[in-house]
Amino acid sequence: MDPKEVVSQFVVNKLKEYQIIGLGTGRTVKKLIEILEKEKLIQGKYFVASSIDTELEISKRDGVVLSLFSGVKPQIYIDSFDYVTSDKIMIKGGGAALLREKMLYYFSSTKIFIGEETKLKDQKEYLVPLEVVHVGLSYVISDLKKQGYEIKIRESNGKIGPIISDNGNPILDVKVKREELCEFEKKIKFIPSVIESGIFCGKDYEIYLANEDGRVTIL
Ligand SMILES: O=C[C@H](O)[C@H](O)[C@H](O)COP(=O)(O)O
Repeated sequence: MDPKEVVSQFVVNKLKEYQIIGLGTGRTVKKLIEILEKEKLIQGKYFVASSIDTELEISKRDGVVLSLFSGVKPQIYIDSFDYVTSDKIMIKGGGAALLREKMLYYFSSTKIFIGEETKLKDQKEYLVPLEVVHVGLSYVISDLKKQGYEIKIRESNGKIGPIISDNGNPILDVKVKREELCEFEKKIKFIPSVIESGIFCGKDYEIYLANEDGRVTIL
């Protein structure tokens, strides 16, 4: 069984009672949207999404997408993550949607994250995405290198140069030690031109994990 499907099916009922739903980005959210469609839970609701990709997935199913600019606060936000530690710190932004994801997470009343059990990883270091204003890239890179961090500008196949987020900014991936994650999340904001990191330390969220046998656990 596909754990993304298992966990999406598991949480879909929770969305029934809400009218304004915040949605993240990625393969897991795509699966959830397929299930929302199957369960006829797209029409009659309003969606606020963390990326153009998710907005398209909703609008091609004739769902209503509200702009973040409207300032509407989702009653519930649902998304996935790239890694989660056993003490619920998440690393997000594999799809470069970290900034809007953090906005929606922050301004939503209830927050739920879903993913494969294999994303639960306690390791010494994590690759943490940063969204950075492009004219500040060289300053940020030299500052972080001076502090001893390993950094890469994120690139993708099919495009020359850096990946550009939906907000028009490049993404850096920085190696950060596990014990430093939450401190790094705060201190990185002091470097002018760093907009946001993909580290989520709030822990004010529920995390559901699924495996291939169809088992769902709450972290
Ligand atoms: O920028 C993308 C997001 O943070 C995603 O939630 C994360 O990368 C997980 O994506 P997927 O569901 O494709 O594993």
